[in-house]
Amino acid sequence: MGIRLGCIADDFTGATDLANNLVRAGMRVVQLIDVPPPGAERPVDADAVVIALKSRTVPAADAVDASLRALAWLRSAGAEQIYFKYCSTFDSTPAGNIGPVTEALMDALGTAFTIATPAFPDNGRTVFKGHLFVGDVLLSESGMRHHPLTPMTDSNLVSVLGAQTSRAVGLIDHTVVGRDATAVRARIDELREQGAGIAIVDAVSNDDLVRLGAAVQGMPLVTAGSGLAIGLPANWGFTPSHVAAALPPPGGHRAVISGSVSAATNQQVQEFLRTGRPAFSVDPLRVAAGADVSGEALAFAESHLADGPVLFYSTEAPEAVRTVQTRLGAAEAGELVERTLARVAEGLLERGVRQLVVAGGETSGAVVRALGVTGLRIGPQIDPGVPWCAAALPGGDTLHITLKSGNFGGPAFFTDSFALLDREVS
Ligand SMILES: Nc1ncnc2c1ncn2[C@@H]1O[C@H](COP(=O)(O)OP(=O)(O)OP(=O)(O)O)[C@@H](O)[C@H]1O
Ligand SMILES: O=C(O)[C@@H](O)C(=O)CO
Repeated sequence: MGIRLGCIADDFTGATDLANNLVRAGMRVVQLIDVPPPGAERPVDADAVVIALKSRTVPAADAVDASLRALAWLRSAGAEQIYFKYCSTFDSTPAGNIGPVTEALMDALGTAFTIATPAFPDNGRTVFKGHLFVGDVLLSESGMRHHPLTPMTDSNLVSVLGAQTSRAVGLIDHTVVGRDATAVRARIDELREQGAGIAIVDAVSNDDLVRLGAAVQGMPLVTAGSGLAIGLPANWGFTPSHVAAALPPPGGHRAVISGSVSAATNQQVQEFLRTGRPAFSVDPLRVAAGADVSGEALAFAESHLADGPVLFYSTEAPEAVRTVQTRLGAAEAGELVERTLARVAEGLLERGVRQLVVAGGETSGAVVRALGVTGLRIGPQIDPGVPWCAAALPGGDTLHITLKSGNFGGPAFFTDSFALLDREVS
């Protein structure tokens, strides 16, 4: 039998976030890193597949191209419904990529209507009257207004998405979603008659998402953050079960690699350092000056892995990051740090690490690609949006890995994650 749900995620940590919510609602999920090359073996033993792309901030034409290739793969694997996953803060520019990718998927699927909602109440993202809130503030008043690549200065998602697409964008508001699936379907019919092609949907609670999930049963394409995933598996009769999150038992040494510079990750690094555990700071300026920082990090690993987890981090407060970016250029600094951390990850694997926490979306992308990981089986949740995963390594061993979005996870994430693995998977 083919897969039920085929998902296209616009970044790597976002993909595991989505997969996590599907697993918690009872689906067995495999996440693929990039679109498999032609002829690659298809996963047969999963209810949903999430293809993780890095398409959030690339030029719109490239994002469309990658998403269409992912769609073709998922359809050939039997997917009955397609889910385009973007960020719960709707990260995009006026040129895209959420609008252009949505339109291209609609055209390819021959469908005239879809919905859009980044709501993820468990992580404080709610949509009310079409406006996105991050915690207690509007998106435009949150830290996202300063994002270097996708500054979000308008909280009205009807106008944000309207600027990215030629299709008319309507709204299904909370008075409708708060009722039942029948009311949502009636509103969809009304919007279609009025000529809308996409509807932003309000959701302020998980109950709203469950009702919305039921209403979009059979819709060829849905677009959302990860929140909608809690309401979809029931459409195929799946119910929450520990079996869906089962992973093989972990082994080997433990390490954390953090290249995220978000506020939440800074707090997690500080908390780890406070416990006095072994930690190695990766200084981009020393790397740029030619020092063998990855070699030093691996020497440090050799003397401390037995007392792990060991942390390797470039995470710094915003002022320190700005200083580095001014000296090296933001993109150059990012690439240099990602290359260094990816090399450290490779060396850690050679030295027996088999349980790895990675913090930061870009950092996660660099690390999983360097390790040759092509697929992840999704396991139990550590914190909302972040599950443990298992990857088959090229040599045949299993690596337990978690990819943490910068903004996710509690302060003690870097130690709590291993405690959870001991408790729930061993
Ligand atoms: N000390 C540093 N100075 C300059 N750049 C850094 C430093 N540390 C990390 N970086 C770069 O900053 C970027 C951080 O992006 P990444 O996506 O990994 O984390 P994030 O933006 O905090 O998290 P997310 O995208 O999941 O929200 C990476 O390109 C990383 O290499
Ligand atoms: O939706 C979110 O907030 C995350 O899954 C994500 O995409 C962060 O990059």
